[in-house]
Amino acid sequence: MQRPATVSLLKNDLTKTRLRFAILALASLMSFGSYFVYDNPSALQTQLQDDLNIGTFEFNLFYSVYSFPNIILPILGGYFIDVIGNRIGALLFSILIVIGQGLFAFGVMINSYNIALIGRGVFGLGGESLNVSSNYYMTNWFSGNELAMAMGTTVSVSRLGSVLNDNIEPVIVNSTGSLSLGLWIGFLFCIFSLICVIIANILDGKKDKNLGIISKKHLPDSEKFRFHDLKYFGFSFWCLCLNCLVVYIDVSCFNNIASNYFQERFGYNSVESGSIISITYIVAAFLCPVFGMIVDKFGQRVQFMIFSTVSITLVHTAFLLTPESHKPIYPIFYMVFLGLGYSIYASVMWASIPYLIKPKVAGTAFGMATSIQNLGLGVGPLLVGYIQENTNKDKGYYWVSFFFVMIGVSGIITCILIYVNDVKTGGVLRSKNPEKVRESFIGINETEKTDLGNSYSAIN
Ligand SMILES: C[C@H](NC(=O)[C@@H](N)CCCCN)C(=O)O
Repeated sequence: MQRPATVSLLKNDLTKTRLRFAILALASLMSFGSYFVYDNPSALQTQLQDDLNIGTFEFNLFYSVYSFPNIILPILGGYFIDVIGNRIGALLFSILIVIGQGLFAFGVMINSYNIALIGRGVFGLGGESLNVSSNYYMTNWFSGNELAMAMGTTVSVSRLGSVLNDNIEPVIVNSTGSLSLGLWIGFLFCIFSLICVIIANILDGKKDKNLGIISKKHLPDSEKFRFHDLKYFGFSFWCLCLNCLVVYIDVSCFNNIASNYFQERFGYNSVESGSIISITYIVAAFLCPVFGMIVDKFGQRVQFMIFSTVSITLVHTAFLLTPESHKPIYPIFYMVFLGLGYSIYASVMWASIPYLIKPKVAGTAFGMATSIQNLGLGVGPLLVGYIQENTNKDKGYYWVSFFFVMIGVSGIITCILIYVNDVKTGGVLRSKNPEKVRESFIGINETEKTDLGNSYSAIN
């Protein structure tokens, strides 16, 4: 009966036009600023410790104050997005990022560690939730055989922010002698990203208007977020979150300490170390969309994840077994392989989430995964710092590498568990057509599909 209305709505569906690529560009750039400034401390570790007169523990707190609130916040952010809408959420999160980086730069400028730390905390209030929002845009505008490519592209463009940071921050600070100048440049990138959010919101609002989608608060109860929908988060979803926790410890926590690692173990200076650690994300910038496209076409998501966790674990094993020497070449190859493993993982893992849950709880699901990831990113640096400070072999880095290898092994085990469960439950993650398999797997009914316009669009 509703068919004619549905057909006419679909005709005006902007997600089926090229405009979705503009949204893809904007969603990627809206995270660029926050990725640039997130890694400011690791690129400038030595200078920050000298200028602010702080030790390694205080330095690590720049990451912990960012991550600890994010064990809770992205769930609330996801809930907030499900109830209020993605557009308001994205705007709010971006404003918090701008304020946070402004405070961080100001704190460093006046040599106040406490203000700088508060700035990192405020940045954290928006930093991760904005990622949830950006993923949300992708699931609203892309589905089926383009979703992994779209998500891979957002990670890749955002990670160019990390690459730029690793390469230009040590150079700016070394050549001008001003630590805060580098941080204020990060502030400008955050403002640029805020402008991208505003433009994306205008286009997204137009899309909803064309589809006749009304504000979430006017929708019937059946379409609002409800806690009891959490029951749809099954074994594979929770296992994927655990897997995300451990794999990101192996990639991000290693990246946090990598500049010092290369200086201490291999004798590189801070600028050279910055360039070497950026290799991981340079590789990712090229390969994430490529692997996204491959997975969209061939499926086999879990096998790709197994391959990536094995690569990452092998890289840490290689670091563990490599003796100290002066400016050796081979760690550069290890970083290329780390980039390969990370690219596959980042483009496959996040894009797998929508296939394990009901569309209407997508915001909550991405929030949950981000929270669990941040549990690892908060605790990981503290464990790494503790191990390094309390062991001696290879300046404490031998057991740090051993820790990363063990974490990698747990990543491989969780991937295998996901694979086994996927086989038992219809193979949604291995399928070339996951949306179809998902319909029978998690029981999405016809009403939900019709009301959603496309598979995700009514989440807003
Ligand atoms: C998608 C994933 N995101 C993260 O790891 C974030 N925790 C990074 C946050 C950076 C600043 N907002 C990734 O980049 O692989």
